[in-house]
Amino acid sequence: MRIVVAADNAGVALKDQLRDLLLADDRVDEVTDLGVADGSDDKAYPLLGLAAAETIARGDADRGVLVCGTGIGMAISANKVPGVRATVAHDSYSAERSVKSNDCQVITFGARAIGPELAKKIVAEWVGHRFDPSSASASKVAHITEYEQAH
Ligand SMILES: O=C[C@H](O)[C@H](O)COP(=O)(O)O
Repeated sequence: MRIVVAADNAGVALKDQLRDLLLADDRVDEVTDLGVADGSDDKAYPLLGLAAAETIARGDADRGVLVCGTGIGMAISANKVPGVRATVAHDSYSAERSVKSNDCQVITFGARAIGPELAKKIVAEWVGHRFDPSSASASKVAHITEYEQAH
């Protein structure tokens, strides 16, 4: 699994912790960090979220972990990239269903809304979840893809 990570300056400290967790995870083959590098970089969250989602859309990463103040702006931004599905998920069940129900490639966190230990636990679980294309959820997700392709 290749994972792209990114955060704005509100999320950089949590992003760095999640990146380091992923780098130490044997299930993860590659981690690409798109920044920001530190809190002095005030690049706006959509620029980072869109760049991360485009990395996935062009096939250079399988999944993304994005962090901003709430996780909301990163999710909205990533969802603008065709083929990418993203959501904020601050609980274990939602994170699991984001993969198994919605085939989301991207999970987002709000560093101002969740503690680092809970975010790390959710990410560690999330890496282990897989979407089943033969499940009943697949035809539901297909409606989203069909809409994207028609518009
Ligand atoms: O969703 C947006 C993020 O929370 C961002 O980190 C902060 O955005 P703001 O400065 O517009 O509140």
